[in-house]
Amino acid sequence: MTAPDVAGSVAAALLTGPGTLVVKVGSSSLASDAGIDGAQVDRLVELLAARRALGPDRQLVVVTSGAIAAGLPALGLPRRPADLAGLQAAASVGQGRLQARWALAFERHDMVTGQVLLDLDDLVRRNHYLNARATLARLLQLGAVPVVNENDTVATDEIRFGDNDRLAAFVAHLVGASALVLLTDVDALYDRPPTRPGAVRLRTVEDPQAVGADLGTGAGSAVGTGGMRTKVDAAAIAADAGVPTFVTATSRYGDAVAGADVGTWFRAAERAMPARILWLTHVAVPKGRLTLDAGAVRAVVERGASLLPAGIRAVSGGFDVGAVVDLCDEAGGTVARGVVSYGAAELPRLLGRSTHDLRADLGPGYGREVVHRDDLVVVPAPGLP
Ligand SMILES: Nc1ncnc2c1ncn2[C@@H]1O[C@H](COP(=O)(O)OP(=O)(O)O)[C@@H](O)[C@H]1O
Ligand SMILES: N[C@@H](CCC(=O)OP(=O)(O)O)C(=O)O
Repeated sequence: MTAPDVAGSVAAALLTGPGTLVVKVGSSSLASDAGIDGAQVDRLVELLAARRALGPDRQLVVVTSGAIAAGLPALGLPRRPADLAGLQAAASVGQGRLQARWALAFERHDMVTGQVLLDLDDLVRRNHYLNARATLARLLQLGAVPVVNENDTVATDEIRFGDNDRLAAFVAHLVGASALVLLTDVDALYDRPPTRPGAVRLRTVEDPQAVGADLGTGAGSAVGTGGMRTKVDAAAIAADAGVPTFVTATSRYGDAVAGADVGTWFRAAERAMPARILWLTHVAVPKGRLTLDAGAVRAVVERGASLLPAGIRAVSGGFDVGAVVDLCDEAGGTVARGVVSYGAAELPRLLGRSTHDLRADLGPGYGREVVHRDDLVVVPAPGLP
């Protein structure tokens, strides 16, 4: 794990030094009665522009929440709608306003912004993922600031992040960020919700997977989503991507940049996980289970082998080719998770048979692995139960 020195100077250098900084701003900081707190955007952009003025090697990506909050007053809605269609309508009205406000603030510093709307699918499908990565890289190369939000108007419940914390962590991974900054309405992660008496600030978190803090039950405001839970999850994703994460209040960011001892730093792993494994570990939702015999468990877990039909005893769930499934031992414990290359309907007749036999009986296409080793993550892995 790489360890920023939280005492100040090294941490501040991560915020002001070379590299690509991904700065995510939560709805809790941006929402106002009028929709968006423009003064807050201006103050933050001033700090970000000051970093940029230090050199073109200081690149920046902004991940902004607030589209839904920005759309509420315009539609005359007193609070966040409870249904997905209502949230999407509010986001549709608010996103243009939000983007325009960031563009205006950056233009005052002669900086150009580009809107990037992403959803989970853009990270899951390899061609979408490569495309998103290429677009972000080109925007940065051209000196523009990508301003990213979730594509709220089209994302369905199934493919939705909902909060922007984890989206920001994946963006940090996509751009090879030097650090991820999560700005919110609380100055740090505490060992319990900061409204409770005796809450103590955590200055550094060695391993986001093992956070001992009580993370409360949700957002701290009427507009936020996920609370500290999704920030810790985001820090875990970023850590696995080799990126350290810093959490503080938007209003304290200037102090942090100046070297003050504020906020919480989460350390990063020294070696980044490959993208697909990162996704399998942190995003994928299993659609079924394969029960493996003891030999297959050993092959997958100890030898890092692919899973072949011969070692599978049972199949459950109604999944298609390309779905994610849990691989279990005969006692029912999950030993791994992976992407299947057969649908659930096709598998039962293949079970227990060698690929040699299957090829001879059914054709050359049946010589393939059920789960290829490159599409498989072994439990216990960070993020898995
Ligand atoms: N252990 C904790 N430490 C700090 N904040 C916590 C903790 N548990 C819950 N929270 C809450 O998380 C809130 C921030 O999350 P959220 O409302 O989703 O913000 P945002 O919109 O900025 O993403 C804080 O206002 C705080 O009330
Ligand atoms: N994409 C949504 C963000 C949802 C949300 O509330 O996120 P956050 O404030 O980061 O917890 C929006 O723009 O309103």
